[in-house]
Amino acid sequence: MNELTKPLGALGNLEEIVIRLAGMTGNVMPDIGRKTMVVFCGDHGVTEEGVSAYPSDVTGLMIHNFCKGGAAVNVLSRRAGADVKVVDVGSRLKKLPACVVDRKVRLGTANMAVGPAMEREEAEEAIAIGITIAQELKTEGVQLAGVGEMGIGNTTATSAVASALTGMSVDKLVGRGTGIDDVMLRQKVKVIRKSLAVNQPNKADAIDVLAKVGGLELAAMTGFVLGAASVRLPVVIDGVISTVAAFVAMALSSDVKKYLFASHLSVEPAHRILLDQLGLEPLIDAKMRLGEGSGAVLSFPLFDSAVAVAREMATFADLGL
Ligand SMILES: O=C(O)c1ccc[n+]([C@@H]2O[C@H](COP(=O)([O-])O)[C@@H](O)[C@H]2O)c1
Ligand SMILES: Cc1cc2nc[nH]c2cc1C
Repeated sequence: MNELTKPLGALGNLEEIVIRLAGMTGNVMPDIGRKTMVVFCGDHGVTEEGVSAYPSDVTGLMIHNFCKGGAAVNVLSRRAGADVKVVDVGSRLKKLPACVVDRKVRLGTANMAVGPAMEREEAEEAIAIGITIAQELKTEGVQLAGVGEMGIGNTTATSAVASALTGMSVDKLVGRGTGIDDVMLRQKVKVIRKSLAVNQPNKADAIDVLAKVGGLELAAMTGFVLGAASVRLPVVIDGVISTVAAFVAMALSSDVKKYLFASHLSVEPAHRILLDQLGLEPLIDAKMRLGEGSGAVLSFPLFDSAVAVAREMATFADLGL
């Protein structure tokens, strides 16, 4: 990067992308021609408490939409030249459309405001699924992966996990998710506090936190981040939900950080806090709060541009300097 015809460091984050990709892959001229966006799906029992602007059924409707190619993540992935892989680990859909990789652990979590969201074994199963999916992508020749999710109610679980692991108060972390009003926001804070009080997740045991106040797609994304690091596959995280999953993965094995890129900064307040604690800098701030991997895949063209710069720019030596 220092030999290219530009002032030292002048391409900023693009330079860091190339340098980090080279480190992750062991290839000084990284190749990211094959890109896949993985969308993990799950439902949340806590939606019974009235914490989302949309009903739980929207998770299943969006799964169908992903298969038809009509969701934002499909559109942006086509632009970016990336494949989309939809993995169901816990939606309430009983019959899945053909495009979905069926790895369902159970039909949605239980309501964490009255007891644990799931059993520890179920969280472990979802983590193992995520690990396997990442390792399979690597075997198939994928060179850059994005990780995103779909699950009505999952910003409630995300704030609960973030509060349990960071020790920060719920009102500093909680956001409006799909777009709730002030009355619902107060209810959401109450429900998260109640869930933490009822379940008493053990901060020192990240899997206990995931099982008690997390979600199936969160656990699968945690596994995905772990699995990707294990095979040196670079992973681009999306919004606040995939970021909390990466945070859990970091708690399990701090080495995963070396294989992570932050794509964008979500509007959700917990996102900035978690990214800062992870030491990751988002590339884009487009005031997005969609999820489903949309921000991650939006950043893919920046990765392509960064690699093209490294491959195609002239050096000072080329100019005879
Ligand atoms: O990515 C984000 O930061 C993000 C922020 C707010 C909402 N979402 C998406 O909206 C859903 C969760 O919102 P909610 O209000 O149902 O908890 C879930 O499907 C996420 O993909 C995603
Ligand atoms: C329509 C809709 C699409 C989504 N994509 C990710 N989360 C979502 C939530 C809703 C409500």
